[in-house]
Amino acid sequence: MATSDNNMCDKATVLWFRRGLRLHDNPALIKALSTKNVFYPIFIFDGETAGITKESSYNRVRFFLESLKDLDRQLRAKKGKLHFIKGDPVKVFEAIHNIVPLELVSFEQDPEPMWESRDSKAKAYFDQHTIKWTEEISHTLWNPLDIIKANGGVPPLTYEMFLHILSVVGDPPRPVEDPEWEGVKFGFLPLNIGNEVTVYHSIPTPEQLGYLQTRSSDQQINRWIGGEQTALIKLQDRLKVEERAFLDGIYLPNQARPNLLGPSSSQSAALSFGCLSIRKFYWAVHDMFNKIYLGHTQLNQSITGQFIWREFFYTMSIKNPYYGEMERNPLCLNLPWTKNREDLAKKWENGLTGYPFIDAVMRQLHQEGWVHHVARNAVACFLTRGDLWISWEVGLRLFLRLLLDADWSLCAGNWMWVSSSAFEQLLDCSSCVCPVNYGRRLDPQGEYIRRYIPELRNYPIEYLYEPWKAPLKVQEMAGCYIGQEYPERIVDHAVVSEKNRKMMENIRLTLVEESTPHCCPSNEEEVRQFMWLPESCSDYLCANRK
Ligand SMILES: Cc1cc2nc3c(=O)[nH]c(=O)nc-3n(C[C@H](O)[C@H](O)[C@H](O)COP(=O)(O)OP(=O)(O)OC[C@H]3O[C@@H](n4cnc5c(N)ncnc54)[C@H](O)[C@@H]3O)c2cc1C
Repeated sequence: MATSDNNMCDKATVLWFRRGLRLHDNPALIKALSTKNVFYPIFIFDGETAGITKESSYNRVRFFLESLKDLDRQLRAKKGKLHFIKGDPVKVFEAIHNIVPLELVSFEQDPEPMWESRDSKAKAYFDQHTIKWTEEISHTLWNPLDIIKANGGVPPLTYEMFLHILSVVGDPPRPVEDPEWEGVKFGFLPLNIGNEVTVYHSIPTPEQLGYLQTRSSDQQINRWIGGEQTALIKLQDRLKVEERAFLDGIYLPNQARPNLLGPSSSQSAALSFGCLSIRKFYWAVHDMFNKIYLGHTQLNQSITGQFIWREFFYTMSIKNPYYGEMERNPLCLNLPWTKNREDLAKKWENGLTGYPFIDAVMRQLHQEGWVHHVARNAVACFLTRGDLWISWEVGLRLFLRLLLDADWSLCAGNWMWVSSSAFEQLLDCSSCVCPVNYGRRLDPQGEYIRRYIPELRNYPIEYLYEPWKAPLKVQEMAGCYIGQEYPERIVDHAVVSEKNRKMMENIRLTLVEESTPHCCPSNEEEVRQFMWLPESCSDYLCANRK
C-alpha cells in the first residue's frame, strides 16, 4: 500500500502536472515513482498553464478543475493528494525546496513555444540548485522534433507530406505500463510555504479562483465532465462506436456520420487536458482494427486520421511562436481582412447573425463549450472567407476562451487551414459553404436550430434556415418577428460570398507569382473530407443563388 510521510528531511521528488492530467500512460509519473523518494504531486496555477487564462470561460475552467479534482480523488485513495499551488513556478519550487530537499522534478513535455519561457526558467533554477529534472513526451504520439528532423529541419506544410514523413519515422510508441503504488511514500506540504505562493487546502472551485458564470444558469449546460476516470469510461463507449463503424466498412465515424444532437462520443476535451492519453486511444483503435481485419499488421493511418491531423498541427507550431497570428507567421498567407468591423464580429460571436445555423452553433459554443467539427467549419468560414471577411485571429481568440478542448496548436492550425488557404478554390464555393445549405445537409429536420434558437422553435421547416423569407403571417403564427425577436441577416450571403470569391481569385493571381510556401490543403479530396463538402455542389445549390 502507498503510505503518507511528513518527514521533511527525506529527499523529495515532485511530479509537476501541467497537462497530462492522468495516472495512466504517464511516463513522467513512472520516472518520479522510480526514485523511491517522498513523492509530491503538484499543479501550479500561474494563469497560463494548461491554457487556463484570465479570459477562459467558466465552462472551460470548470472542466479543468474537475479534471484536477478527479486526480486528487484518485491520489487520496492511495493515501496522497494533489497539491494545488498558486504562484510563479520558480517561486513555487524555491518555496518547496526551502522546506524539503528536492532531488528530482519530473514533468511531461509541453511542446508549444509559449511554454518555453516558463520551462527554461524552471530548468535553469533546477540546474542552479543541482535538482535533477526529466521531461517526458506523452502529449503527442511522436516527438514533433523527430518529425521536423526527418523532414530536413522544417515542418511539413501539407498533410500528405506529413503522412509521407510518418512512414519514414515509423510507428509511435505504445502507452507505458500503469504505475506500481505499493510502497509509495507521499509527502504533504504545509499550507504556508512562502509569501508569494498559496497552497490550497483542496482543489478550488471556479468561483474561488474568481471565475463566475456570465450567462444565466439555465443557459449553461454541463454535458461534459472533466477527469481521467470519466474519460476512460467514455473511451470504452467510443471504442464501441469505432468497432461498429469498422464492421460497417467505414472509419472515422464521428466525422463520417456527424451527429449534432446526440450524446457526443467526443474525447477532444479529455485529450486536450491529457485526462486521456492519445497513445492509449490511438493504439486501442488500431488494435481493434487489426483484430477485426486479421492480418493487417501494417498501420493504416487513415483509420485514425484525426489523430494525425493533431500531430500535423502540433509539429507545425512547435518552433513557431507566431503560429497563432497572421502577419508574423511564416506559415500563413497574409490576407487583407476587413478591419474595424467589430460590430459584425460581435454579432457573429453572440449568435446574432440572422443565419440560424450559424447562430445555433455560436450559442451552443457559449452554453456548452463544445461544438462538432463540421459546425466549427461552418462558423469559421462564415467569419472569414465565406461571408464577413474578418481575420481568423478574431475567431481563434474566441475559440481559445470558450472551447473546453481549446488547444492553441489545433485551434490556430484549423483556423488557418479553413480560412487562409487562399489557393483552395473549393472553399470559395458560395454554395458548398453556404450558411443555409451546409446546415440543412447536417440537420435536415431543423432540430438543432430549434434546440439552440428557441425563438425560432415554431417556424415551419421551409423557413427555418432562411427565416427572413417567411411571410409576415408565418412570422406572426410562429410568435417571432424577424428584426424583433430574431435578427435580420447581417449580410446577404449571395452578395458577399461572390465579392469574397473575386477577392480570393485576385489574391491567388498575385500569390502564384510569389509562390509563398504556407500551410494549405494537399488536394481537393482532402478539402471535401475535412470540410464535409458534397461530392458535387449541384444538388445543394444555395437557395439565394437560384
Ligand atoms: C476552426 C476550428 C477550430 C478547432 N479548434 C480545436 C481545438 O481548439 N482543439 C481541438 O482539440 N480541436 C479543434 N478543432 C478540431 C476538431 O473540430 C475537434 O478536435 C473535434 O471536433 C473533436 O471532436 P471528436 O473528438 O469527435 O473528434 P474525433 O474525430 O474523435 O477526433 C479525436 C481527436 O483527434 C483530434 N482531431 C480531430 N479533428 C482534428 C482536426 N481537424 N485538427 C486537429 N486535430 C483533430 C482531436 O485531438 C480530437 O480530440 C478545431 C476545428 C476547427 C474547424
